[in-house]
Amino acid sequence: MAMIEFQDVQKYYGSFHALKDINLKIEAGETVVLIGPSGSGKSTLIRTVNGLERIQEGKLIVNGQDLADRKTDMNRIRKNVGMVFQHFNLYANKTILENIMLAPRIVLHRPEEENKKVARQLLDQVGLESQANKYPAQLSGGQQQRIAIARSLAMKPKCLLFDEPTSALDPEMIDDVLNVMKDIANDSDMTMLVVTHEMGFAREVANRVIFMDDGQILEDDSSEKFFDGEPSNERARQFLGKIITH
Ligand SMILES: Nc1ncnc2c1ncn2[C@@H]1O[C@H](COP(=O)(O)OP(=O)(O)OP(=O)(O)O)[C@@H](O)[C@H]1O
Repeated sequence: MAMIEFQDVQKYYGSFHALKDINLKIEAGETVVLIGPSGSGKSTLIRTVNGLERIQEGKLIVNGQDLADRKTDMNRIRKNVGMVFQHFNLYANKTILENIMLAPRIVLHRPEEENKKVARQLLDQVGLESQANKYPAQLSGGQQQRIAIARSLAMKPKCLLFDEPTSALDPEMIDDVLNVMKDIANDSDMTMLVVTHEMGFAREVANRVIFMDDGQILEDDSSEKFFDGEPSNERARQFLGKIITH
């Protein structure tokens, strides 16, 4: 069974039709990059996958559960589907180690020693083991984002959503974050859905590239076809042309 499956999904904000006839299947372990112009619905789509936004029509199956069904347990979905935001969203008054340990302690009741061990391993994985006792404000944006990724990983999710994770960062910090994401994509069986403007990452790491415009999916290709061949859709070709010449 697919990890994520949209079937004829419609999403409205009031009378505004934000997601139109979305049909999309993402298999476990895939890394999928979502691109498109501002306002095309990328954030909306990704936020429906962990229930931050609700859909009005169609079916959305995530890890075997239908999110359109009001009876679906959203806490179970969020245990299995982590999210990394543009603005990190770390707890400012907690240390880095505490930021990582908090959700596993409260939600998973992970024993304290094991929780600490997992958190330290994750800090090591993102290259920030020496920062454990600092507070978020003492770290750079790129470091904070790597902590946010470690915090998501601590819940051992099956799927990770990234909503423009490098857009708020200074250019010199972007690669450190992308490298952490690349390692997760290559070294684990994580399913990843990533909204990003980083075309180098999409080309190198994604299995598939999806182009959205005006609330619709207009192109869904392997990254080889998208970048080395040519997207079939005219607007996708134009978008790619613009983004690559910039
Ligand atoms: N809470 C909301 N209420 C009403 N309209 C919304 C809401 N959130 C988003 N929209 C509208 O839905 C459309 C899609 O927004 P969304 O943020 O999903 O686009 P996006 O492709 O992620 O854009 P960006 O790249 O600028 O983040 C936009 O027209 C936006 O104004």
